[in-house]
Parts: sequence; C-alpha cells; structure tokens
Amino acid sequence: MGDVRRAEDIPAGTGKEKEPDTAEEQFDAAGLRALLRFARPYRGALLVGIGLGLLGSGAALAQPLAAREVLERVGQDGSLLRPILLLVALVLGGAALSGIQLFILERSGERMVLGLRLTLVRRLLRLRMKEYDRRSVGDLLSTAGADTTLLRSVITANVLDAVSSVVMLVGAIALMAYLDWVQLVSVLAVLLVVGLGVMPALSRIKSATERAQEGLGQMTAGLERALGAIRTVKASVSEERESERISEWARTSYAAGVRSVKLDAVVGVSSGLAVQLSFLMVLGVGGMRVANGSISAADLVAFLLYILYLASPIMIIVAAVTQLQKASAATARIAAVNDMEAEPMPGSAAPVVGEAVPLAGTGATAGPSTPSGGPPSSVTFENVSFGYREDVPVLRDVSFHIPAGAKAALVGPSGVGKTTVLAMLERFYDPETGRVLLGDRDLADIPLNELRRQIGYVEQEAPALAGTLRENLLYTAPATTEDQLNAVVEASRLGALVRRLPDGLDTEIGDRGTQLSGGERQRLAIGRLLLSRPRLVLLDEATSQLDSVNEVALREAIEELAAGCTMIVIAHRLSTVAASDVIVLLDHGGVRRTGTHEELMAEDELYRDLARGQLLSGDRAVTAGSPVPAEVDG
Ligand SMILES: Nc1ncnc2c1ncn2[C@@H]1O[C@H](COP(=O)(O)OP(=O)(O)OP(=O)(O)O)[C@@H](O)[C@H]1O
Repeated sequence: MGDVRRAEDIPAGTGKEKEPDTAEEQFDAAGLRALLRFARPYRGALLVGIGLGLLGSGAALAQPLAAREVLERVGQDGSLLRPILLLVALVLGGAALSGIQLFILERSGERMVLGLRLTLVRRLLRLRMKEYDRRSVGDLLSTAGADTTLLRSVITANVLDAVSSVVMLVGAIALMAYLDWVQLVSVLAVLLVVGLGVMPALSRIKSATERAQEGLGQMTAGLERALGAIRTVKASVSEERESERISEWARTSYAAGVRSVKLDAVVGVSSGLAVQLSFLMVLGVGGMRVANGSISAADLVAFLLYILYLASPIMIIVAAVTQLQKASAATARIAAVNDMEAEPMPGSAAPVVGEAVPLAGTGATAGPSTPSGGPPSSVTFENVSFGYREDVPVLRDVSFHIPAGAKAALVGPSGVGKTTVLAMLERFYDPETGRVLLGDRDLADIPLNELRRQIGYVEQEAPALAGTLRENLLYTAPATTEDQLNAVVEASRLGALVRRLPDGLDTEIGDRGTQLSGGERQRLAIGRLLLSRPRLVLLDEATSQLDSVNEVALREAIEELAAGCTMIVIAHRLSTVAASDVIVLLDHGGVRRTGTHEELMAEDELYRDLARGQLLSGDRAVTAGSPVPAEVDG
C-alpha cells in the first residue's frame, strides 16, 4: 500500500526544513493558505458570522448620520422623537448583532482548533514507523499541544473580529468621502505613511514566532528524551547537564518570543499613533474648513465621529495581521504533519489535518472487541531485502518458510535483523524487494488492521501502558468476561502477583508498567494474547536472566499461548531453540540455514558456537563445549 497523503492537501513551502530566505518569502502566503484550508469546513458558520457582522457594521455606521440628524433637528426646532428612537434602535440593534456575530465566529474558531487537534491526534498515531524513527516524539507532542494552543489564542483573539472591522473600515471611509473627500485624502495619507513604516516589522513577527515555537518543540523533545530514560540520566548523574541542555531551548524560545512582542509593540503603538495623527489633522484642517464655510459644523462632528470609528477597526486589523503572522508560523508546523507518511485508516484514507471532524463520536475504533481466532497461518519470506537506510541493507534476500502451527525460533548474532523480521511481519516496514506471505496471502494485500489483529506481538521489554493491570490485560479484547479474565490470569501465571498486589487487578502499574518486573511484563503481554488468541504470535524472548521461578512461569505461559497458533520466537535461550520445530539461523548475509536443532548442530558451525553459549544463554545439557571465538559474525 502506498503513501496515502494527498499532494493537493499539502500547502507548498510548509516543510520545516525549508527556511525562508527573504522578507518577502517570510511574509509568504503558505501559512495563511493552510489556515484558509483549515477554516474551509466551517465556512457556513463563518459566512453567517460575517453576514451578521455586515448588518452590525451597517447599524454602527448609520449612527453618526442619525446623530447628525438629531443635531440638525435641534437647530430647526423639529420633532426629536423619531431621530432619537432611530439612534437608540441603531445602538441597541448594532450591539446585539455584534454580540451574536462575535459568538458565532469565535465558536467556529474553537471548532476549527478542536477539529485540528482531533485529526492531529489521529494522524500522529497513524504515521508510518519510519516517521517516528525520523522525528522526535517530543516535537510531535509540541505540535499537537503548543502549536494548536497558539493557533487557538490567535484565532479566537483577534483574527475573526477583523472580518467585521474590514467592513467597518470600508464603510467609514465611504461615508467620510461622502461628507468631505478633501479631509479623507489627508487622513488616508497619514495612514498610508504609517502603514508602510510597519510592514517590515510584520514580516519579522512570523519568523520570530516560528523560532519561538521551534524552541518550544525542541524543549519538549529534550524533556521527553530525558524523562524517557530517567534512570540512565540519574545513574549517570547527568540531571544538571540535561536540564541545562533543555533550558537552552527554553531560552531560545524566550528570546524569539521577546523579539516578537517587541515587534508587536512597535506595530500596535504605530497604529494608535496613526489614528491620533489623523484626528489632529481633521481637527485642524476641518476647523479651518468650518470657519471658511466649506463644510458645516455638523459635518465636522460626524467626520470626527467616523475618525473615532476608524480607530478601533484599524487597531483590530493591525493586531489581526500581526496575529496572522504568528498563526501562519503555527499553521506551517501543523501542516507539516501532512508531509509525513501515514498508514491508511481502516476503510478510508489517513486523516488529513484540516479536514472537518465530527465533534463527538469520531468513529474511531477502539480495537477488536472479540478474539481474532481462526486457524494458525504459515509464514513465508520470499527473497526479502530491506534496510532502514538506503545504503545499509539489513535483510538480504531472506527466504524461509514456517508451516502453519509450527513453533519457530529465529537465531543469530546481535544486530543481524531478527527484530526487523518481526517488524516486517507486523508491516511496520515494507520489503524493498521480495514479499512476505501469511498463509498464501501477500501481506501487502491484507488490510493493515486485519493483518495486525491476526498477530500477537510480545516485545522483549514488553512495555505496558500506564493504567491498571486489568486495563492492560483487556487492551486488545475489551469485551472479555470476568471469568475469562480470571482464567487467563492463572494461565499466564499472573495469579500469585495479582493476589499479592494491594488492589489486585486494579492496581496501577506505573508509566510503561515500570512497577512490574521484566518477567511480569512479559507474562502480562502473554496474558493479553491469550485473551485475543491471535493466529500468529511473535515473541522477542527476554535476554535478562530470570530467576528460576519466573523462568518456569514464563515458559508455562508461553506453552499455554503456543497451543493453536503459529509462533515465531527470537530465541535467546537454548531451551527455547531446542524445543522449536524450525530454527531459522540468520547471520549478516541473510538466512544462513534452516532446520531442526539436531540438523543444525550436525551441520552448522555458527549454530554450534551459538549453542555452546556464545550467543544463547544457559543450557546445562549443551554448554559443555570447547571454548569458541568471542566474535561470531557472518
Ligand atoms: N529503526 C531503526 N532505524 C535504523 N536502523 C535500525 C532501526 N532498527 C534497527 N536498526 C538497525 O538494523 C540492524 C538490525 O537490527 P535488529 O534490531 O533487527 O537486530 P536483532 O538481530 O534483533 O538484534 P538484537 O539481537 O541485538 O536485538 C541493526 O544494525 C540496527 O542497528
């Protein structure tokens, strides 16, 4: 299955790796285009909001004219009731419309951010394995958290108000032209000069914000790195070094943030100044024009009111443009997630960030609720070659066949590609050449969800998820009954542990299950598979020496699991290897030999070396061999 991202959905120039070279490019529209794309699903509500804004702005713009009418009637001794009622209706109606419009627009902003967050979360969990290899998890976390938070504050703060402000601005200018175009020209000249002055500052706000957000991403990545290996950090007495390294990114982000607010301040003050200058200009020029009879005093008052009207939209629009620069920095980082390759979602394409997501019930499947069952499948590798990096092959022309229901052992020196073979079966990675078959079906033809539900994978470290023992056991088969669960607890030899724990199955086992021993985590993973009964079990045997009680418990649990499925074990214990139906011996050239323990002992020197205890741990019956070379390499 190929890359499912869609080129037309990816805004140009949003890749993080491409630094903008010039001020013009920094002011480019890519981030803004992505923002518009994110807003597209909410265009209906946005249009209603804008429509209400137009009405509200119309009501507000009519107010100075109504005020002029009141003033003129005072001079002419006419009835004041109608113009005053009209003025009051305009004020109240305008306020009500603005309130509703604000609510609708801001709710759309919130929805847009929620939609982005939901799709980001779904997409981040669906990326191809190589993307996680390439990107730091912390930086991805920062995009889902800090970047969407920045976008939210920007969108809901000013940007949407700016829409009605533009209408207000255009309307005010039109009415000012109607009242006195000479004064309008002088006002526009002032605004233009100030506007040109602040343009460069606007473009620099975007790059400063981008750096601030990148710094934040690196800080999160640094923290994730240190906390993820906190035992190593503490054991190496490196807390200070790590905290200094992380603080450096916090300071980078701070410095860029300060640069951005400095520019913010310059732009904000300039827009206020522009309005004040215009006001003074109108007062001076307008006073003279009233004195020489070119315009009436009522016209001047109305004109001055429009200047006051200009003040707020101008401030809002300038603030919004400033904020849009920040938003486009955040948007670019969010949109870059679309550049990453994702696995296809069940029955549809991977979520594309920016597409609408229902507010509730996103339709996400919680995983299989029934055991996958089914007869065991055979596994065949046909001339499979693969490397994580282009120039470094890991698997070279690997071919082997494991019959349905067999227990197979993968054996070979460290780093030879045993875990990679299991990863290919899970389709975490696809072969560059050759193919992998489950039964007689090419893995590439089996939908990912269907494939993975048939497979149970127990990693060497068997990391568990934070939560209770019960939640972890039920992770793949949530619909299990209490009786089934209890039976599996015993079958996976977890009964004694559960009875010992303060809250039994409901005991919290800590982040990644750190409150359990390695052997207990492996038994927990086996228990989970006993509940889901996969057709194929992949097991990375623990390398750590288990005490004999744990060792026996683990072996019994594995035997329980092995009944009724095909099992492939990365074997580190000779006892496991010797009991296997098929042994696949890998070395750095690929598959060196396949056969039974007896065949390989008779025919293969590397295998004999491994068996003698060089790379397989303890087996009393076979370790009594002569000394062998320390390095075994294909
Ligand atoms: N995600 C990855 N990105 C790049 N290289 C990798 C990745 N995972 C493994 N490798 C490299 O691929 C090679 C095979 O790794 P693999 O984990 O499959 O070996 P292994 O036989 O399981 O080793 P061990 O017995 O020590 O666990 C190694 O050289 C390793 O450094």
